[in-house]
Amino acid sequence: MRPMLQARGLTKRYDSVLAVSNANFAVRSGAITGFLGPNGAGKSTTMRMFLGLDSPTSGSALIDGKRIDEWPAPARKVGAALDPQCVHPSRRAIDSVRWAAHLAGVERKQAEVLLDRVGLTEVAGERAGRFSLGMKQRLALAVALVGNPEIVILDEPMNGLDPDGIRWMKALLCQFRDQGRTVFVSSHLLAELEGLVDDLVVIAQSKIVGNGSAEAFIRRFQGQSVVVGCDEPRLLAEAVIRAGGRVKRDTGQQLLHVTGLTAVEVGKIARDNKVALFELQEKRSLQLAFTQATADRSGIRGEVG
Ligand SMILES: Nc1ncnc2c1ncn2[C@@H]1O[C@H](COP(=O)(O)OP(=O)(O)OP(=O)(O)O)[C@@H](O)[C@H]1O
Repeated sequence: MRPMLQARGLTKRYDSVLAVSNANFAVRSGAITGFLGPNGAGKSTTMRMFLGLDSPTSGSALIDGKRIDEWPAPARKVGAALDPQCVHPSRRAIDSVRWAAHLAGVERKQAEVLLDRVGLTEVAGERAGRFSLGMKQRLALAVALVGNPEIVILDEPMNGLDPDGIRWMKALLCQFRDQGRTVFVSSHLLAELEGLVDDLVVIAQSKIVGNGSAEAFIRRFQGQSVVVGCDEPRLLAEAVIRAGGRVKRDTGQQLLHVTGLTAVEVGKIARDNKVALFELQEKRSLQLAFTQATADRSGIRGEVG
């Protein structure tokens, strides 16, 4: 596999803060890779180092085998939207994209096409300072695309988008992948990435805790998770624990979340204890995998759990 992005021993220290600690990971060409981690885990810092906006304290961040400043036309290699607030507030949307096109050495008339692509044609002549966060996200994306880049790096691009906007963004990222581009997209919210990403890089408290296919990640960290609805949750929970399972109970509901046993095993335990079931379902979710992966490294489990 030829990695399009590669971190090798990548480390960034800001005085006493170790923002990124000896990160090693690779991002596959032509796939959507999610960069998942709680707030403050080190995602933005890592992305900035790939883009040459921050220099590593040690290690390297390579784009298709080279540092970004070694590429003769970096905007054609990689486009990035790191901060929707970075668009000039008193500049018209169209002019922000034209300016970016000019800097990238691309024809200015591309600006109209790009604004259309991100759904901002109707407000092309308006000043970005008056845009909502979601509109700024779209504008930042248009700016990122000016060089028709092979790789797209997006930091929390779904922040500020409404549910329609999120669906639109996901469809666009899938389109990029279908065109053969590489997408590296960060989020601290699992729901945003679930069902979208092929691969994951997971970071918690500056350290990489997972890198590979999203499926493999779920398998590795999740084990079995079974949702059980029954008429005697306390009785079943005790029996499940005796059999070696772990149980979490939904407050106010009769649902149990069992890990460490299969659905068949839980079903047999229920039968042996004469507990009536009205639901029995094996669950695989990115959210659970992520919570488990970061459990002993992150202090803000509540946010992702
Ligand atoms: N320029 C800086 N100077 C000092 N500390 C910084 C700087 N940039 C980031 N940090 C610190 O480095 C750590 C990682 O921050 P970073 O912004 O990379 O995390 P993140 O995963 O992107 O979080 P978020 O989702 O909140 O943006 C944090 O503790 C942050 O406070």
